[in-house]
Amino acid sequence: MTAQILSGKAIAAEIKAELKDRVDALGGLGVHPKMATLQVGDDPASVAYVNGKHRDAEELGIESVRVDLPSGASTADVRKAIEDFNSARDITGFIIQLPLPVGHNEEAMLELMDPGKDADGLHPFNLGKLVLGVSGQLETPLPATPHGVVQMAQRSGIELAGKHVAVVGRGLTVGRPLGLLLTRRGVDATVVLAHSQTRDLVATVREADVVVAATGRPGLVTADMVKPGAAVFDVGITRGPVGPNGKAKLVGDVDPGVAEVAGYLSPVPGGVGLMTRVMLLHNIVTAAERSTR
Ligand SMILES: Nc1nc(=O)c2c([nH]1)NC[C@@H]1CN(c3ccc(C(=O)N[C@@H](CCC(=O)O)C(=O)O)cc3)C=[N+]21
Repeated sequence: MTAQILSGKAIAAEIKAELKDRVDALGGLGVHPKMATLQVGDDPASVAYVNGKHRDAEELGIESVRVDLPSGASTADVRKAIEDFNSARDITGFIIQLPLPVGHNEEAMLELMDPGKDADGLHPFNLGKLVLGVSGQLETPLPATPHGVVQMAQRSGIELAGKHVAVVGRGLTVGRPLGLLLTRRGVDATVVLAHSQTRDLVATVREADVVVAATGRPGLVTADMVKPGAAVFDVGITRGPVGPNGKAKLVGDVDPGVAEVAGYLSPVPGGVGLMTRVMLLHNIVTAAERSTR
């Protein structure tokens, strides 16, 4: 058996088309959503992702601005940039690209954001709403990567309700919020949130109908850990050494051998990363729509 490869590109394109219609409708009301990004330092991976976010925004006719601070920027500089975004009337939503260089308190910086402009869904208020919101429509932005994984599954016809999902990784941006999202009413998955201290990771993951790997450890999930036919979402993205073409190879958390066992597999690149970007734009468009009500 060889896994069906899930195309992040195709699914993101489908969502972009829907968002484009919503942006056009907003334009008819004289509302023009605008995205902003804050990046501190010049980590090449961050530069590549932030560039991608601006390209996507442009494609949808969403204006965007970027503030890039040098790696030596002080906490006061970062705070000032966030406060400027908060008070700018024309900015609908923004992201603080993570990780911030060492020395900055990420949690404190995320907390400075206006939660209504949080395009990543990572402000403690919005995470709190996710904890509280077991059912019904959430009026707050969802964390972009977890939302992207759920959309990718749903739009690929991968059933989640009643299924056993193993989320490997307990990080703030993916694992922890994904566990909450997957167990909401309407999604209805049963979740095991595994991590580096999980005793028998092989047996734990092998029970799962759906596996989400979000550890940043290349090749951590191997074929022997995957139940035949399971759907495997690879959220890991690690840059390998720069190759002869001058580009770094991107590697996921999932070993290529998994393709021989899994029923579905999201690739790296071309998988969840593209979903993250589009769900961030979803949060911006939704915030702009909210401002019209
Ligand atoms: N505040 C914040 N929000 C984030 O959403 C956030 C973050 N910080 N820090 C880092 C991670 C990582 N992340 C990715 C986004 C796009 C791709 C992506 O577009 N990947 C392409 C390839 C891009 C490339 O070539 O580098 C793909 O997988 O096909 C990957 C990873 C967002 N993150």
